[in-house]
Amino acid sequence: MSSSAIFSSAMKNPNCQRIITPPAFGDAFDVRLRRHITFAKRVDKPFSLIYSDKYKVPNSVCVSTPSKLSTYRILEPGMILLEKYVSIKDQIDIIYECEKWAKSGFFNHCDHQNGAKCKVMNMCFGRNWDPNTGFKERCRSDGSEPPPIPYELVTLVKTAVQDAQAILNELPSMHPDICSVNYYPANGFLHLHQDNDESSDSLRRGLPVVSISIGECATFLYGDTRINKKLKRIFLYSGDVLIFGGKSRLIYHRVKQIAQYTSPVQLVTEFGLRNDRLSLTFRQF
Ligand SMILES: O=C(O)CCC(=O)C(=O)O
Ligand SMILES: [Fe+2]
Repeated sequence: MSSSAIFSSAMKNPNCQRIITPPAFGDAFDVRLRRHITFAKRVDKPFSLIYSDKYKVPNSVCVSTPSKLSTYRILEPGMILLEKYVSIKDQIDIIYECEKWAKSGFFNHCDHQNGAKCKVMNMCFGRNWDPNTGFKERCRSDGSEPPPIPYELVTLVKTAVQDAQAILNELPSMHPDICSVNYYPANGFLHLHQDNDESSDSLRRGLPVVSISIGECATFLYGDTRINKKLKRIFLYSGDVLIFGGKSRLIYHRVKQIAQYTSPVQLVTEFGLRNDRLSLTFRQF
């Protein structure tokens, strides 16, 4: 099933709550302060992923044109890149979803994440992340819950894993219950780290990490070593889905840099996405 079909079918499903409405601005600001007081060093004002002069709400959020699984690259055992897997329409839906939370102040400036230095803004669906406790269902300081992962994104991720399993049969299935959204400015980066804050059971079973890239192209380095010059390099373009599980579940990886002016023209000129990058990383706790 293509990712586009997922959004279309989600629209037809009356039980599907695609749009999760962030609280009104005043409430969100309070919630944000309480929620993230132990999370980030700095708490920032609401911001926008989109140039406001170009921004317009899409007429129909859930409708998208069909796309097909075009090309893929097997990178390592259990690690695969599905190139341009997510259609432009679906990327716009995802930006639109994240934009609502950004505007409601749910993103935080981080300079440390998963034990790695970084220059990104971050928010989580499904579980909160705290540097002291890792992923928790509720915020340590006030017990508040993060927003749930939108239904269509869960479906998109599970379908991407199924498509990957048809190519890499050693890849386990997974049901995402964490989605970490990173917003990288033009000079953003994420230093070398492993994704190892999930449960020991999830790590032991090698349940895959799935990341969706949107916007500017990222230079992504990875390998089974911390030695920088031994790392391999790939470029993650808008719409690409990177999956690493099984034997590659604990690979070291980093986002070295963002290449400017590489976003699809439809996202920038028609939708007004800033010249920055968004990544959504899904895991099963
Ligand atoms: O932005 C990316 O592509 C990777 C993000 C990542 O590694 C993480 O959030 O742990
Ligand atoms: Fe990571």
